[in-house]
Amino acid sequence: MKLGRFITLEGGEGVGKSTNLQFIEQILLERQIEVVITREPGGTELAERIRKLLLEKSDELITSQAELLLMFAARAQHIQHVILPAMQQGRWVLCDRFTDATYAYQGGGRNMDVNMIAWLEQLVQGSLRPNLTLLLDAPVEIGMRRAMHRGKLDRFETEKVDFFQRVRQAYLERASLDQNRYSIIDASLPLIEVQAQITQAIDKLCTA
Ligand SMILES: Nc1ncnc2c1ncn2[C@@H]1O[C@H](COP(=O)(O)OP(=O)(O)O)[C@@H](O)[C@H]1O
Ligand SMILES: Cc1cn([C@H]2C[C@H](O)[C@@H](COP(=O)(O)OP(=O)(O)O)O2)c(=O)[nH]c1=O
Repeated sequence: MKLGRFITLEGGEGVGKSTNLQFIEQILLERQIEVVITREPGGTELAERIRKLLLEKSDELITSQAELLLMFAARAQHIQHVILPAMQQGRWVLCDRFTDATYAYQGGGRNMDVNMIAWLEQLVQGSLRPNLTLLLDAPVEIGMRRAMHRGKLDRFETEKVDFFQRVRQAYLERASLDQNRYSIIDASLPLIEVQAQITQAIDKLCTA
């Protein structure tokens, strides 16, 4: 059985990840590709419980180290119980955020040591890396304005603009290192144009 492919969707707050998830599913289905849609942090029962711990606001300050380890704890469950089994059955996996978010939020946003993240990545993922990462990129102000309409803010969404500027920079730096894996999508454009760019990137992967 041919191994399924692994696509991740990344970007800051409000850039349109949720909006485009169903669209990508549709494109893949039209090309007769079976796809499993999932997200991080989350994707299994335990990982979703960890997600709740990470996103809810609490009186006890969550240290950056605890945050980083919880992200990878959830990821370990997700990879073993959802991502790898699906790929081994030949299905494609489309994941709303993955380890690039750790490099961007914990590495860029929280200024954590990138070597430490790389070490945990190796421990938890071995050689597993996405085949394609769609990075939806837009100026922070645009994303925040769009996200504001969603109502109650989670623990990350209450961070200051500086934090999100660092997140954006870290994403862009990573994407510039590997133009084969990353496709940077200009998410400030109207949805129809964003989706045309996404379709092009998916088609390239389908024919690769
Ligand atoms: N290209 C776009 N142009 C204008 N509005 C958009 C665009 N993409 C998404 N939106 C809107 O922005 C808001 C946030 O999008 P969402 O998909 O929830 O972002 P994310 O999941 O990345 O946080 C939603 O109201 C959505 O309809
Ligand atoms: C996967 C991952 C997410 N996160 C953060 C980014 C988001 O703020 C949050 C998950 O929320 P999510 O609902 O995916 O994001 P959005 O609000 O853009 O729809 O977790 C990290 O800090 N590190 C990670 O490794």
